[in-house]
Amino acid sequence: MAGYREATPDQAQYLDELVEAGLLIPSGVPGVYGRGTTFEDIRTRFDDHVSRAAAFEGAESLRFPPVLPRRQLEASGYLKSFPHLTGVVYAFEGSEIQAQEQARLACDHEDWSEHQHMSDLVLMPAVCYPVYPAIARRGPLPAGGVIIDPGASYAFRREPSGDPARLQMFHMRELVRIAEPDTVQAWRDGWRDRALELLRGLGLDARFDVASDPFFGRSGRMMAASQREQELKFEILAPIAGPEPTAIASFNYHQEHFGALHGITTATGETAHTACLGFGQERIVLALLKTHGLDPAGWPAEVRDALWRA
Ligand SMILES: Nc1ncnc2c1ncn2[C@@H]1O[C@H](COP(=O)(O)OP(=O)(O)OP(=O)(O)O)[C@@H](O)[C@H]1O
Ligand SMILES: [Zn+2]
Repeated sequence: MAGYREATPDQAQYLDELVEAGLLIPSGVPGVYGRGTTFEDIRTRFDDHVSRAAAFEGAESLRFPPVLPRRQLEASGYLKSFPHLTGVVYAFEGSEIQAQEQARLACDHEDWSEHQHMSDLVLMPAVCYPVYPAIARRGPLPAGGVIIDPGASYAFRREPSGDPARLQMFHMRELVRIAEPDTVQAWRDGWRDRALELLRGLGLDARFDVASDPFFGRSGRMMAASQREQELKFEILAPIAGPEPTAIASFNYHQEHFGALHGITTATGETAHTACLGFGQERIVLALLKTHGLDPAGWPAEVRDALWRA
């Protein structure tokens, strides 16, 4: 399979244990799993944890489906940076005879792609994307800008792997700040510290580091270097499986990229800056299970209290 990344032996073993315990349910496609009751309980409890913190700072809750208008992705430059991760929705547009031909080819597991046409939808690459046009539609921002809580939703990234922490479809829990540059940067730095505290409070051996996105190709390496140099992206890392700790949350400062793209202006008429943070929920659950054991009944009392308190 193109782009398939082999698991390390400990990642493969961890995946086996998770499946054996009913925490993950394999689909036959790497990076696509169902989740058992216990896994989902931990994930949603963690989500509540973040929702409480977001509500406390007055974030406005908005929700969007996990598909994006193709035109928005085209305009965003995503295909230049991440052509390898993009998932596009295709659909049948043809005659009855072509439908029969398509069905025959499909039944034989042969190539039926000639009958499929690109639709006006792509799969959601990151949960903050629909927030920017939604806020732009409202006109200039109120003084002080906005904090938006788009909740936890599915994101798709075409990166098949045998590592249970590298999924093709996973939940990203985002929060978005749109305002003047200073406000946005202070918010991102503040949340980086709060998130670290929150994750350490759950007993995770978490640390943060300057990071870069997995930009494609040679020009991508230059983009990644510049992103690091300007400290536009931070990640919180924690041990799951494999030789290195895994990124379980990210904090991105987009400067005026999304503000300029969608025409978002501040109360005083300048182009707004934006930042987002994204918790990788499945990775956080996997880190908790790895750290405290596969049965939450045996987890330390303070971790249970933090997650399962009313
Ligand atoms: N393939 C994957 N499988 C599981 N979790 C992932 C995967 N890719 C990313 N994540 C999780 O999602 C979090 C957010 O991802 P990322 O930083 O790429 O998105 P983002 O910064 O919100 O995107 P953008 O900058 O485009 O808004 C990561 O910290 C990680 O925990
Ligand atoms: Zn984002």
